[in-house]
Amino acid sequence: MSMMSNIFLKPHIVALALPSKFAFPHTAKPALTTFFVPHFSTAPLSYGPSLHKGNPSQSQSQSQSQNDDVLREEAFTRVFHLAALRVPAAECFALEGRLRGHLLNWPRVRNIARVPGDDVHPDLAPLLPQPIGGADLGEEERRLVALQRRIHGKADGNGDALSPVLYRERLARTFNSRGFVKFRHLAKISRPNRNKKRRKKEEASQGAKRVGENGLSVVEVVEDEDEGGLRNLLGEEFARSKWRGSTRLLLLDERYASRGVEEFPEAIKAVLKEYAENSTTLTLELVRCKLTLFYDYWQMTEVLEALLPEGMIVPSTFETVGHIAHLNLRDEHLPYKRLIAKVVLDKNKPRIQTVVNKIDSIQNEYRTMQLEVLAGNHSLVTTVVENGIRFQVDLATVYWSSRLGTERQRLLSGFTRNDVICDVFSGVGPLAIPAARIVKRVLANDLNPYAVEYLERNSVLNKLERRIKVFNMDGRRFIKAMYASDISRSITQVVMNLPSEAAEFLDAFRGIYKDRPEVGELTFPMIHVYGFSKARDPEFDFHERIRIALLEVAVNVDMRRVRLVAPGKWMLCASFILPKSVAFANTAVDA
Ligand SMILES: C[S@@+](CC[C@H](N)C(=O)[O-])C[C@H]1O[C@@H](n2cnc3c(N)ncnc32)[C@H](O)[C@@H]1O
Repeated sequence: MSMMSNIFLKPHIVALALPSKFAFPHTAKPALTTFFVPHFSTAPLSYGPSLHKGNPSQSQSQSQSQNDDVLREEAFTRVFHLAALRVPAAECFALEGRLRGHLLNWPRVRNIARVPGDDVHPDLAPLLPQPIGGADLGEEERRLVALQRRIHGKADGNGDALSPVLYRERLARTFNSRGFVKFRHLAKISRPNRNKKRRKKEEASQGAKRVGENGLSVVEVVEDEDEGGLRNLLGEEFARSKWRGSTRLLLLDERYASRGVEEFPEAIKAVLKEYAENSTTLTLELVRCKLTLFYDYWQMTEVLEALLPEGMIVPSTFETVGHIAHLNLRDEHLPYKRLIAKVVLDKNKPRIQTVVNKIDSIQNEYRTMQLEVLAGNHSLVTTVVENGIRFQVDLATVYWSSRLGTERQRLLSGFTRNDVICDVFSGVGPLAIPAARIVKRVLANDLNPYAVEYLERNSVLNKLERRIKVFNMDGRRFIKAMYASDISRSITQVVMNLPSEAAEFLDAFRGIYKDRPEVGELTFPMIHVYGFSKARDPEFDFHERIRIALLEVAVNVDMRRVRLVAPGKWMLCASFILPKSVAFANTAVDA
């Protein structure tokens, strides 16, 4: 926004008394009101479409009230006045190629524009009066206008389309009374055209989609230029040889919006001249037109920039969990939270169906988030696909973070077919379930009964339930229970992903083998424990916590930084083989 603001229309926060014409976009509370005051700068316009350029639409200037919770989409309509060349449909692509550098070239707007009535059925073309040298051009023009109206099914006065029946009747009456076209073509005009579908498909594949059909933009012809300029350029012959068939508009670069043909760059003139020389039908017209860009046209950040007060950071990223967009709004955004959410929803549909904001930092035992639904449907049950595995999660009751996907992948890549994995804080199974595809067996545990329910459901969903044994107990008790049974012999890796406190659970490994003979088939698993650190030396800090929990003087640890979760706060993963001295220690801590 600030980039644009000093160029043309400058956003300011001003009093409500401003002329309504310039208000933008919502006005319920003065404190929330952002206005764009036209600032007629002499500085050159920035290139390309912008919400700070163009004019608001008529309807926008008339309806001013906008509730803070309701986004007024009309406020984002912008009208741009442009010049265009009307050219024969058959030649528009060739001309587009040759004039490309001088065409509009705006994102998501086709240089070749369609307007209603620009197509003439090929069977009707011969009916149109052909230009003859010396003909009464005025009369010919009148006949052409009348005929065009009828061909395109338009009523005379207001230009509304007639129903097919009325159209046919009207056509029959008019043609009979005037008698200048043969009636035998009438049936063809009114009968549904068998080739219509095919033609539509062809048109779409050629990229000549009718402007306005996509809901992003629409082009209308405002006025046909008097052809003086073109006649000077292309010669007298041009004036007598007006176009008589299907046409398209080539939208010219915005710099040429109010220029006449004489002021066009030589490069354009040369192309037009050459075209006129080689063409059997001299068929160019310069027209003034109106390009309207609607709310749907603008990208999410463009709308948010325009919506929020100047200088406010625009929330441009969000985490996605299935169909849910998860915002992390700052306090300054909160007065605009519903407007922001609506824009996020609109601009990311259909992928996103629900927009939520985190109300509080994760503090509860089950690590679930306090979420407020701001837009879309209110279901927080969604399906996430990660590494080809489907997970059902209910964000209201279980923990999920897609941000740990890469870290999970790293751990998984270290697992082999001979492994037995013990996932102490498994959640709904984002590690346990893909691990089950690789390893011999997974023992997965979580304290949250909802997480365990989804873990079981996800195991079945991915047909891996036979390889996963699910437990619902406290992590320390789980470790002890596993190592009290024979299954302990097979456990090769232990994963402890509860970064806020997992290190403090390591004491559960003390003395797990104290009652077993030191010689024999005991397995000392590789433990992967996660933790946070805000210390200046996070590795040292986390290592210390591990050492203290294990009551060991030295532990050989492989330490990695996983990601920065907040400024100055690292998430780390420490991997180490359970020391024998810990497993056989006599000072076990009782749960
Ligand atoms: C940070 S989440 C990680 C879940 C999962 N590993 C993942 O990556 O999505 C931590 C999980 O530990 C569970 N949890 C919290 N305290 C626990 C405890 N004392 N014993 C067992 N699980 C616990 C929570 O319910 C939560 O599902």
